Amino acid sequence: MRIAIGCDHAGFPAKHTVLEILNSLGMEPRDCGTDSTEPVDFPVMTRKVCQLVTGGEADRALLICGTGVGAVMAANRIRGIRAFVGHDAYSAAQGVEHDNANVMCLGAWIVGPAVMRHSITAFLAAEFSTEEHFRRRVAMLSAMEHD
Ligand SMILES: O=C(CO)[C@H](O)[C@H](O)[C@H](O)COP(=O)(O)O
Repeated sequence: MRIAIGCDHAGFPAKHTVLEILNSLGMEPRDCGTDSTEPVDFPVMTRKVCQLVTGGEADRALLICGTGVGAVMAANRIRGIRAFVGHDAYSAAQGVEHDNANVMCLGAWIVGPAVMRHSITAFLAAEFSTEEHFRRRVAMLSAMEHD
């Protein structure tokens, strides 16, 4: 699986931890920055990372900001992105299984390395269900992008 990752300045302190988790899972993530605690605007990095997903260069992505909230708002404005805040492993798995989520957002101010590891492991292991009602609902989400 091809993973892209990005953070803003608030998420940067947690990025090294997330990269270590991904490496330990055998992933070679594409790191889109930022690379310091110098303030940056989260919509910029969100667009950069999500375009790798919508462009077919990454299968899934992880975004880290202060709370995960700014990143998830920005990501869900991009056509083809289904993003959620993944601060527990159950939601991280179900977000993919039921809702075909392709971007998980994390809040560096909110959760620590152990919770991040559980969530990331669950997110990456999950697959979208073949059940028709889940497929129908995700198709409805896609249709709403053209409202
Ligand atoms: O966490 C966030 C709120 O949803 C944002 O994405 C930013 O990380 C946060 O707002 C950064 O705040 P700062 O005052 O610029 O450090």
